[in-house]
Amino acid sequence: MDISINSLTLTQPDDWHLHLRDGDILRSVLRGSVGQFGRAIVMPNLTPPVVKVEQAAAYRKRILQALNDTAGETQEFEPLMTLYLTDDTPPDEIYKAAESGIIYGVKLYPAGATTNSAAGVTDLLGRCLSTLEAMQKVGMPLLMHGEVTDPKIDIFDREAVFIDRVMIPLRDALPELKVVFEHLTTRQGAEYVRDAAGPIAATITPHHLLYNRNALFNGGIRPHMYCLPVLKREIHRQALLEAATGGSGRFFLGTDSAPHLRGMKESACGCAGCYTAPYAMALYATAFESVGKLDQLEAFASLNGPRFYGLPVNKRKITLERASYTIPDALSVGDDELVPLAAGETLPWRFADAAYT
Ligand SMILES: NC(=O)N[C@@H](CC(=O)O)C(=O)O
Ligand SMILES: [Zn+2]
Ligand SMILES: [Zn+2]
Repeated sequence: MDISINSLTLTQPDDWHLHLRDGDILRSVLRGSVGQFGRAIVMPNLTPPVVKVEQAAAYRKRILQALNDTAGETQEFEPLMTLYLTDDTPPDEIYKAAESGIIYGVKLYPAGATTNSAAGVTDLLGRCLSTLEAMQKVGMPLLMHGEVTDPKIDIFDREAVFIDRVMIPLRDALPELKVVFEHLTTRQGAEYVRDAAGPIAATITPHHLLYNRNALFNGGIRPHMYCLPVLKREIHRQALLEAATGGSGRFFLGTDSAPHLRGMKESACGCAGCYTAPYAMALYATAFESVGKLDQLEAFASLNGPRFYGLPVNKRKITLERASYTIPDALSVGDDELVPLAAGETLPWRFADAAYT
């Protein structure tokens, strides 16, 4: 990594948690990731969800077609596909996934926990044990949306309670299963991942590094700051920053970029998800610099993820420039709009690349 006052050059990063969606919106949002990121773990929570290897293969083709149509051949980008775990995913689908060469993880959405999770899992060990055993056997990572869905549990406590109710029993039963605690948001989560035995890692989003829950109510209700797991108190943001910048190989970049059209966010019942991908590296650099840890950015963004997934590090480099840059108020998508995270805010860093506008 090469850090100077005016620029920052690092191994091209990967995004280990990305929602690309499908259809027209896929074409628009893909451009925000390509160039910046070499690869991305593509989330399977489409409607209908990607539950079978054939569906993942077809979705991958649509992504590659969109890439070809929009970015052209010059931009290389590899979508790493995932399957959506259900109560009825058979172990055979895991063996198929392992043989496919295109599936890199299986995603747990506790039923009802988040966007498009209705088909998710109702009882992980009760319903999925043989499938999880197959995953452990073939080394297929389980990517977990780590929140309980019990309505009696306060929404700000759902991640911490998930550790005791789901994560620990799961990992006691299957100690060799590779697990990614996705979009970590709490001090309890950071400490658990840091200290636990066995193969575990976590992704951290730019928004959970930069904002606490006050941002949701800053002068009025702010739907574009709403995602799940919801932003937490400042002590949790501090703990996440410490985890991301502290040199542990267990924490790596996952934007959880989750675009929803403006009208779906600015609504009486707005969707959860922050659109972060197009400005992700500038956002992460801003967060790392805020604690004087820019020198840790490359490990977090470009090295730790490939090591956990057993993949090579990217060969290309990217450069961020120190140039104050104001994130646009909105980005057009056909006749509609997406409002990016931090719209209207000025960042001290910019990733200037052809596919990035
Ligand atoms: N993070 C979110 O708030 N939303 C994601 C789903 C998810 O990652 O939980 C989405 O698909 O919109
Ligand atoms: Zn999630
Ligand atoms: Zn997500």
